[in-house]
Amino acid sequence: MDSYEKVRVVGRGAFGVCWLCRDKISSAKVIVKMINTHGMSEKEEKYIQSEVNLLKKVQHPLIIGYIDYFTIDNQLAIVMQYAEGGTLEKLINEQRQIKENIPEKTVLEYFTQILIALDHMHSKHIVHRDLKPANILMNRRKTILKLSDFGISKELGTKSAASTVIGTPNYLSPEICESRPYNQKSDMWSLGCVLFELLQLERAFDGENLPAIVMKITQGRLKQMGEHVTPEAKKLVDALLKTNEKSRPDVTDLLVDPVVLPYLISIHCDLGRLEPPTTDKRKPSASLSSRLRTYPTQSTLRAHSSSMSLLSSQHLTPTPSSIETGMKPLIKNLSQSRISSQARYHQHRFTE
Ligand SMILES: Nc1ncnc2c1ncn2[C@@H]1O[C@H](COP(=O)(O)OP(=O)(O)OP(=O)(O)O)[C@@H](O)[C@H]1O
Repeated sequence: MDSYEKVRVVGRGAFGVCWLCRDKISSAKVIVKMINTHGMSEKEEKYIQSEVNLLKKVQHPLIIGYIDYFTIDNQLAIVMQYAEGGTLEKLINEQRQIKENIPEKTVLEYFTQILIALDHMHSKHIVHRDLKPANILMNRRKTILKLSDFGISKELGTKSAASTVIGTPNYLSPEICESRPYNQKSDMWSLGCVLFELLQLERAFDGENLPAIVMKITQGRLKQMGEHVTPEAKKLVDALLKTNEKSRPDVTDLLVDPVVLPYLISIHCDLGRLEPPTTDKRKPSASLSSRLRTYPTQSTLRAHSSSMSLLSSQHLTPTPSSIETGMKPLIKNLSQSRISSQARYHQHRFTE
């Protein structure tokens, strides 16, 4: 803890206290999540270890970055990126209080960012399992989301399906409620609940007590959505909240959905508008290829995204058949190849 100066407590979870701290050397603000390991059972310790290991593996611009971890006085300290904008749960509560819906464009932009982050996790066979507005953090300007809290995420083997029941009840999928094996499709259900809540400012499945909530979930008894929600957005919610997980779309299906695609393109194209950070101290003699690897510029991005820009500039609406034949692999490649440049870009913008 010598390297960090405590500023204030920002929140408390089931396992620990989150401190806003300042790195004594860089002065950067970070979150240090302190978890008391004293008296912890072996199971609980393993749980924490898995959280730390997952955080180490997941490096993505739309996922809270893991920085460091250490133990001190029977406490495990996990150092992570600070999200100044708070949680999506807080935003939803604030909007509910002022009785003002979040514009659908903003909701779909957020939704697409979550999809991109989930795509990264699912491609690594990692299921979040606790996706909810409280675990989605934001930058100060509330333009960039970051998924957080991998405390109960579980890395899945390519073939096995785990079946432990953990999670906040309102966002649990029917298969988890019924103690059936879960997989990536369970996250898609939770994502449907998050989308519903962003559009409607109330939970998709709510009730007086746990059995009442579980009953609604397993029966798929979804609340009616308001007139302000477009049929396209309602269709997305309905697709995600299919009680039969086999009928739910997966992330790659949604990334090429005609409703999502324009947002995906805009997020990727946005990278090209970034000026290289002025704080860069590298010598100008650095090779062009190494510079291109580091900074997204108009020209580097144009090479990657010519097909996407074309689609965008001509205002073409992709048809389901064009999507099936060509767009899926293209978008998959685009998502994967942009990770490093996105990371730099979002790291830069995340503090805005
Ligand atoms: N990286 C972060 N940046 C800013 N605030 C954070 C960050 N991580 C956590 N917080 C704040 O601290 C609170 C507690 O977070 P924490 O992850 O400990 O618990 P939780 O997600 O509420 O529950 P759980 O115990 O199930 O993990 C969050 O609700 C959030 O307000």
